[in-house]
Amino acid sequence: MSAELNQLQCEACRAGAPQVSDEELPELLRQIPDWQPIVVDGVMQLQRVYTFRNFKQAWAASNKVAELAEQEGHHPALLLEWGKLTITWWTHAIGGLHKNDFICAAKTDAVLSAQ
Ligand SMILES: C[C@H](O)[C@H](O)[C@H]1CNC2=NC(N)=NC(=O)C2=N1
Repeated sequence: MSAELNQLQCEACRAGAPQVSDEELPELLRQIPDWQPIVVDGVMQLQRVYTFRNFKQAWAASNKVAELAEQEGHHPALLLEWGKLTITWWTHAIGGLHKNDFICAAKTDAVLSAQ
């Protein structure tokens, strides 16, 4: 079996890097079952909504995800609201999903489930 996604490191992303193929997609999604594949303006993305008891907890979670993003050199969209953090991963450089997005989704779950 391949390594767990949250044990992998993101690769440097650049234009021309491979998008996740239709064949790879189901197995990768299986490993991050709480994330939804969505399509925005023709770009496939991974999204999860986390809920919290108040704004401050959602804010603290957004800071943890921001730290993760800086460690990995890969950055999500974060929508911070009262009691709610919406996290969306995709790879800007290729206008779609790279394996990095799945790695970061798995690492997001690891970081936020530890709180
Ligand atoms: C130079 C730098 O590594 C790139 O611009 C990175 C930064 N973070 C990134 N994050 C995401 N999500 N997609 C990218 O294409 C991307 N590119």
